[in-house]
Amino acid sequence: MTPRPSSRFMECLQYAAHKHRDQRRKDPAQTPYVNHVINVSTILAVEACIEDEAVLMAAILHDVVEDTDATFADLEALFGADVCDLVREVTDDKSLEKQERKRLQIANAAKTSPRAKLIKLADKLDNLRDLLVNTPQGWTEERRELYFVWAKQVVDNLRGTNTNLELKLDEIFRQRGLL
Ligand SMILES: Nc1nc2c(ncn2[C@@H]2O[C@H](COP(=O)(O)OP(=O)(O)O)[C@@H](OP(=O)(O)OP(=O)(O)O)[C@H]2O)c(=O)[nH]1
Ligand SMILES: [Mn+2]
Repeated sequence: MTPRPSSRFMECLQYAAHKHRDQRRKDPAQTPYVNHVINVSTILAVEACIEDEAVLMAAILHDVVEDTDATFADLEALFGADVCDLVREVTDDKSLEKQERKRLQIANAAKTSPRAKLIKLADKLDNLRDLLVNTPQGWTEERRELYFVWAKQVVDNLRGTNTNLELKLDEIFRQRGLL
C-alpha cells in the first residue's frame, strides 16, 4: 500500500502555514516563509531519505518559535515532547545580540544531537541554494558572501551526520571557492 502522510504530519504543516502566514522570505519574489520550512522537511525526506517522523515534523516547525508567537509549551502540547525538544535544539535565542547568535550557532552545532544536526544541515542547504540564485532584499554582495563563509563554519561543526547532505553542501562551498 502507498504510505500516506500521518495526521500528525499534516497538522504540523497546517500549524506552520498558519503561524508563518504573514511572513515572507527576503528574496526579491517575497516567497511565503512557509515554503522554506516545507523545503527543509522535503530535503530530509527526499534527498536524505529520512523516515524519522519526528525529525520531519520538527523540520516543518524549526522556525516557528524563533519567528512567530508560538511557544515551546504550544509545541509540546500539540506535537509532543520529542518534536518539541528537537525544535528547541535548533532554535536561536532571539534575546541575544545578532553577532552572539551567529557565534553560538557555530559553537553549539557540534553539541547538537544527531537528529537535530540533520535539520540544521537541511536548513543551511536550503538557505544556501537560495543564496546561489538570489540576493536577499537589502543585502550587499559582501553580506551574501559572508553568509556562505559563516554557514560553512556551522556546517563544519555538523559533519559526520549525513553523507548526502554534506556532499551537496560541499558542492556549493566548492562553487563559491570555499573548499
Ligand atoms: N537565504 C535566504 N535566507 C533567508 C531568506 N529570507 C529569510 N532568510 C533567513 O535569513 C537568515 C540569514 O540572515 P541573517 O541576516 O544572517 O540573519 P537574521 O535573519 O537573523 O538577521 C537565515 O537564517 P539562519 O539563522 O541562517 O537560519 P534559519 O533562521 O532559517 O534557521 C534565513 O533563514 C531568503 O530569502 N534567503
Ligand atoms: Mn530556517
